[in-house]
Amino acid sequence: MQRKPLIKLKDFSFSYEKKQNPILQNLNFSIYKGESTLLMGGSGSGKSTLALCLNGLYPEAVEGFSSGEIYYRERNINDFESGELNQNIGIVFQDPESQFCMIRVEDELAFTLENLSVPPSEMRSRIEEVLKQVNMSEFIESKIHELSGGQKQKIALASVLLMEPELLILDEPTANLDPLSSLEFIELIGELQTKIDMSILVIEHQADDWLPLINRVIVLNQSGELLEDGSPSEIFTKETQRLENQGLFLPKQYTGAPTRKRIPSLIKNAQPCLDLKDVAFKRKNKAILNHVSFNIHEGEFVAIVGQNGAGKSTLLQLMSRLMQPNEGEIKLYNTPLNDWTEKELRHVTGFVFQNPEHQFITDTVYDEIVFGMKLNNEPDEKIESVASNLLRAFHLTDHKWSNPFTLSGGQKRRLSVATMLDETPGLLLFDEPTFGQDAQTTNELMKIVTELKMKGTSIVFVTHDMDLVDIYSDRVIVLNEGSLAFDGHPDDLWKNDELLAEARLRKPYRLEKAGEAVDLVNQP
Ligand SMILES: Nc1ncnc2c1ncn2[C@@H]1O[C@H](COP(=O)(O)OP(=O)(O)OP(=O)(O)O)[C@@H](O)[C@H]1O
Ligand SMILES: Nc1ncnc2c1ncn2[C@@H]1O[C@H](COP(=O)(O)OP(=O)(O)OP(=O)(O)O)[C@@H](O)[C@H]1O
Repeated sequence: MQRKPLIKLKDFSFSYEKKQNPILQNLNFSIYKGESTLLMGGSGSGKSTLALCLNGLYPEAVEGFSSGEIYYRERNINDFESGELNQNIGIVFQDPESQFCMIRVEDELAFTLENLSVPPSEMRSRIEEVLKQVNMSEFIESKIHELSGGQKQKIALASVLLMEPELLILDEPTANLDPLSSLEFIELIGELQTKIDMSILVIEHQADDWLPLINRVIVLNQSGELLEDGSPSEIFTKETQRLENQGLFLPKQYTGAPTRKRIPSLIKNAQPCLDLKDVAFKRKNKAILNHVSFNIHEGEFVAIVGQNGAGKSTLLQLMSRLMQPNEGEIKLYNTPLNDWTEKELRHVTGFVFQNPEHQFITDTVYDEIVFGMKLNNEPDEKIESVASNLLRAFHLTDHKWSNPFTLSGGQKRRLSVATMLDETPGLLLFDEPTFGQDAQTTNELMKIVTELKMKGTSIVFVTHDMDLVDIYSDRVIVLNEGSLAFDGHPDDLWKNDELLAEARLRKPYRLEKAGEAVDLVNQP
């Protein structure tokens, strides 16, 4: 007997504007019950757009244009009542903030249960159970906007888990999770699949941890066409060149660990650029940072790592003077941070926010990039040449006149980094700058960062990607529950199993898989 598909796409195309080339072109494929599909494609290839078309939110929500059909259980998705499809096809958006309707965690989850007609008497226990699953029990009363990035992502996941959908679409669901939470989440999805017979479609650039669950891989090319469709072993062994041409990450299981490119440190005789002494910060009487002290030298690349909610983003905001510590002092080039004029401070430092959207202030990509230069009355010629170089380097030239809010997740992230590089700053503070990037754009971004470091810029890099820490950082700082738990060379951190477990970190791939430390010679 022929299997009936859960989802079927027939000659499906989609564009955001009538005259535009389609973002998705002529897609024909089906998804069957029990399948766990990995959807891959370079940044901007249309993966998130496809996810939002599959659950019927698009084209209506963006007034886009589609042709061809999508069927859910042989019924055209246009024939579903609003909200009806959502209960069968759950989606966790790339940006969890766009998903919430309520202010408090409990109300948000109760809202989901209300839509599923769960009786009020059962709600509290269901909510407590799901929060336990995502390790967020203590935040049941919290306001969502007061959570850290990773904590928000866990609440978005909890909300969808409550729905127990037939197909769960996950758009880079672990991008903001700390390394152990990310693994635990994938395990949880695996358990849920056995329990409720749920199919999944995962969009993820770095797919290693998902491989045990995945039995099919679909790849889109840059024109939004279907490039590959097959089993992981077929796609990742036979089609590797085609994937690499699209700039994609191949799972490390197939390629081996990435090469270490640590650039020799230039910091031997350098000055401290930033100096933190006994910095403490509280919110509503809750200590978020406890007497943190360290310094950063000119030309040094320092990674800051730690579990969700450890205080990493808070620390960066204090370092960029977006917030003030309650105690302690921060000096930039030996001058207290508070003595710098706003103009000078923004001239010598750059800050890339965790959520790129919080950073955008103009209506076009171009204006966003030239904003700082115009403010500084730079000559037009310089503005034009710097802007066109940055647009090219960050693959945004085709989007020069796009509204920043309509970019793909990866494009938004690249724009937020590009806007900080119109000058060569003395200090760059990055909050997870590489999340959502494909292999090509990650490598290019890291090349730019490395070149800045070679020119003497100090780089502070908050990340959950232990391979990046291993490959690029001179030093790593571990924050654990607001305290500095480690400050030293990454190789010494990788030897400290106890601390890694306590701070919910993992070793880089080369050590996690090899099981033992290899002393690599630093490569120039
Ligand atoms: N506006 C706020 N009001 C109250 N508490 C907050 C606020 N913003 C953050 N917090 C709390 O401060 C703590 C540290 O948050 P922070 O965003 O610095 O963590 P993080 O280490 O960057 O986490 P992540 O890896 O999840 O991004 C968290 O427990 C968070 O809930
Ligand atoms: N609301 C919108 N209006 C106009 N264009 C859009 C809109 N949303 C996305 N786009 C464009 O559609 C293309 C595909 O975007 P999409 O977010 O689907 O890509 P993606 O493959 O998920 O990328 P990433 O890996 O960077 O998240 C991009 O070029 C993007 O600029």
